[in-house]
Amino acid sequence: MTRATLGQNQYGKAETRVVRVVRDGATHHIKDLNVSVSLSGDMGEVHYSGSNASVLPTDTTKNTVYAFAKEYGVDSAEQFGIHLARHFVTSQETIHQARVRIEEFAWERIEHGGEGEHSFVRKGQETRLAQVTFDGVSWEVVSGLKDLTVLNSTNSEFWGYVKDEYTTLPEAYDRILATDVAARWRFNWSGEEGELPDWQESYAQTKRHILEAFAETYSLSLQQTLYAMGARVVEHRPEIDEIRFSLPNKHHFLVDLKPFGLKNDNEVYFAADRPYGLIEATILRDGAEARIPVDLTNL
Ligand SMILES: O=c1[nH]c(=O)c2[nH]c(=O)[nH]c2[nH]1
Repeated sequence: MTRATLGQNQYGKAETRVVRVVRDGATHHIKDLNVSVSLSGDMGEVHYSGSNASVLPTDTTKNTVYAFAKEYGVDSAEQFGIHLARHFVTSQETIHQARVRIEEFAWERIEHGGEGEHSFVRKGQETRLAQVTFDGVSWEVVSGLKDLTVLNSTNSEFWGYVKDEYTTLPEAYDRILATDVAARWRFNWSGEEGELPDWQESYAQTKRHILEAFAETYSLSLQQTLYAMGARVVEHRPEIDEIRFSLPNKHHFLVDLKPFGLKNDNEVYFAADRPYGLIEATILRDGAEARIPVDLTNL
């Protein structure tokens, strides 16, 4: 009887999303990685007979990523990858090769006038948006942005909420708050050429107010932060009457490192991509009419 032969094979956990926070007093540093581990070695039997005797579980490789983030920190993706690859090959007889691929997401600090250095914006441009409507008589100009990703590594809490028989969420007194800001704002421009807003300056300042309000608000909920961002825009930009936000709550869960004898002092987080909370609201200048559609994807 001919037997089919197993060729090249590898296995591991792909895309472990780990955020490592280093707290140097009020100054925080973050590293944000997507780590994929691929192991190969004596893996004939698991494929041929189903014996798992040579298999280090992929779940373990994920845990190792989190534990090493705590123990060794993340100086660079390369150094972190070296620690991991060496560990798998030297600690397990059945594993002869480890390949660790890492994507690193780059962040920069949000410059602002408030206290603390724990507010970050993802590097790279957000997408700027504009919609102009004219019916021969009146004008409507709505501007906006999407994919402005921001993170506060402290000054965010969430507690005191309604609890029913399905509520399991633990109250949080120091959590990460992160979101991809999508916003649209409506100008009150009447159409008079002499009263044209400076569109470039208006966009730059509105974005600045959104970032500063995010950084400077001590948050008890993403809803409160949303309101603070919108109120700040309406209060500082007289040309804007209305602003609507759609904010995904990009959850960062503290990893339980106790099984590995390690304490997680708000340092190592699992960055979940879905499901996510979705917080949406319009903030209006007093007396202004709401005209931006509820569903921003329709704009
Ligand atoms: O800022 C938050 N607002 C919520 O409404 C909510 N709900 C939840 O589970 N976590 C959070 N966080």
